[in-house]
Amino acid sequence: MALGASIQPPRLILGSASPRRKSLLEALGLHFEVRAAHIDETYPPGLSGVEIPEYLATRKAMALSEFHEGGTLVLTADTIVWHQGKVLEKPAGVNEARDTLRELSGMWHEVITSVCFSGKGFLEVKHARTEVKFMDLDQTDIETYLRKGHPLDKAGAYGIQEWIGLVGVEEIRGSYTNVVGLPTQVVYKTLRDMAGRYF
Ligand SMILES: Cc1cn([C@H]2C[C@H](O)[C@@H](COP(=O)(O)OP(=O)(O)OP(=O)(O)O)O2)c(=O)[nH]c1=O
Repeated sequence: MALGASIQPPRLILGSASPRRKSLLEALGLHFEVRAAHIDETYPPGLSGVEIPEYLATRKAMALSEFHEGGTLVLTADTIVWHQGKVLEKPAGVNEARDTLRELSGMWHEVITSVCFSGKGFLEVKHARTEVKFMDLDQTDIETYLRKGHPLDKAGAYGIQEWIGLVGVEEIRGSYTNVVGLPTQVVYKTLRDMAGRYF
């Protein structure tokens, strides 16, 4: 049996423009189409922690509701970096990325990804949390990453899969793929549970 065959929906749509999510879903052995979900990524001020990526992943699913028909499963996701009771967003520019990396230096923070599985008559949202500890980053470390890395399209202004992750991340507790943007363990288990129920 082909890798991924036991959890393969008849039609799977990845509602994401993230190349990391695409390659992780491919690594699971799944066949899918990509349709980016365009939403403005704002959320009500009262939301906190996991409620934020849950809300945004669900909004991304609703933006693709035209695909909610029999035999089709739409997968959308949202990742946030949560530190000391607030979200560290995708930075608006290099200065904000620098501030974020200074804030994360030497500290533990949490990465939360919510994944929304939706289709005709169903919508389920799951999440994974990973704790990440950064070493003390000095000015040279931060400036090197800002110049050579890709901090701007990433929650928390870093990619664990890049140089900064190789040198700066001392310890992680939880799923690595969750930090990259798609908790593959959650995707696998949820599709395994849904197979036969929804597709
Ligand atoms: C913390 C961290 C985040 N990220 C990425 C994962 C997500 O792609 C991004 C967070 O932004 P998201 O809004 O979750 O996703 P996105 O805008 O890239 O894609 P889409 O909304 O179309 O699905 O940050 C990494 O690649 N590595 C990391 O270490």
